[in-house]
Amino acid sequence: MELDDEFLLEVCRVKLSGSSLLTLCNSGQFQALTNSDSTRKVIDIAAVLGKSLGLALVDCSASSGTIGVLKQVVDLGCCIVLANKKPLTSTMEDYDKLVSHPRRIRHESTVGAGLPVIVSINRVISSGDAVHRIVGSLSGTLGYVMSEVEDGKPLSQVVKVAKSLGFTEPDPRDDLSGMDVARKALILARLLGWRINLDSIKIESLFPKEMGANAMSVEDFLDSGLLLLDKDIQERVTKASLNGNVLRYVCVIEGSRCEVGIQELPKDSPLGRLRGSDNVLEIYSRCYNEKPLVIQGAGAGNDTTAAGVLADILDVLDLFPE
Ligand SMILES: NC(=O)C1=CN([C@@H]2O[C@H](COP(=O)(O)OP(=O)(O)OC[C@H]3O[C@@H](n4cnc5c(N)ncnc54)[C@H](OP(=O)(O)O)[C@@H]3O)[C@@H](O)[C@H]2O)C=CC1
Ligand SMILES: N[C@@H](CC=O)C(=O)O
Repeated sequence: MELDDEFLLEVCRVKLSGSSLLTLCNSGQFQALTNSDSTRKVIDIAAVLGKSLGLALVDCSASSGTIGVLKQVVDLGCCIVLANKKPLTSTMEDYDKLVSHPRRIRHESTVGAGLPVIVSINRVISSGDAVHRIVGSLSGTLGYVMSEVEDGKPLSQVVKVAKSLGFTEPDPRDDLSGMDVARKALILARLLGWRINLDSIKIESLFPKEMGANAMSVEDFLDSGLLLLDKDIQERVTKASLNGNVLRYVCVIEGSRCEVGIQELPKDSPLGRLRGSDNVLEIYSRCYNEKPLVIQGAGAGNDTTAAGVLADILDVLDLFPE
């Protein structure tokens, strides 16, 4: 099917209403394929057009279920563009396969949404300048949540707003558990050549296991679970503020240390000054030592993420003759 303006507007309308894209099938114009049918069709098309036309498979889901098809199309010579972090944070074996043709994969939106994080680190590394430390605030959701809670708003309220603004993962617990930031940390660490998995990362969660996905639905978590967290986080914010500090959810990659969690930081530090869904990333290398390379800006949201994905698609198109 051709992605004409009318179809794209319909997609936007469905997404804005918060409905599933599957509702497009109700009109009879569109068809939902089962996983195995859609995989077969994608593979068939990739086998015919992959190498010759520069087919790019774009994964904007939040699913691990796409890893198999992504690996197969890579073998068929296709390009892949990912906003989805899960394929790159699976096993080392999956990762090695997906990045086996570095010029044919782009995943700028997996870290910092539309910010030029991956491309900048790749440029530094490919010039022979080894990166030895990365520190940053890499979650639009947690950045927004921390600065709103600092302003006195309850966590239970601001998480819902973050979801409505398109900052959170489909299940906001992926953000609040620190898992989404850990995935970004893993993507960056692997980019630096670290051969580690998610379980090597120290992760601080903002909620207990009893509120996890196995224990309650997203709706119950948003409606009742979150209310139980309001007091604790407000107390931590107040305690930090008495020391002239603020709380930020920070990612540190350095030496053999890769960890993500809440830190109490001076209000006027680069991370302390962050507001809303902005991300900031400090990259330290031989050339950027005393003064790190700093990347800062909107780190979540539909527009900036979509812009990052579009720029990636246009970038891989350059590999193929017009
Ligand atoms: N939002 C943001 O700011 C950012 C998001 N990302 C990443 O982008 C991805 C999407 O996030 P976001 O757009 O916010 O989430 P959404 O839930 O809004 O979108 C995900 C879409 O993927 C569809 N989908 C899920 N599984 C499949 C599948 N197997 N085949 C086809 N479609 C599928 C869903 O369909 P349905 O409508 O039926 O549920 C849904 O429309 C995530 O991986 C996220 O981490 C990255 C950077 C920033
Ligand atoms: N849920 C993520 C979206 C981008 O990856 C975030 O809040 O940063």
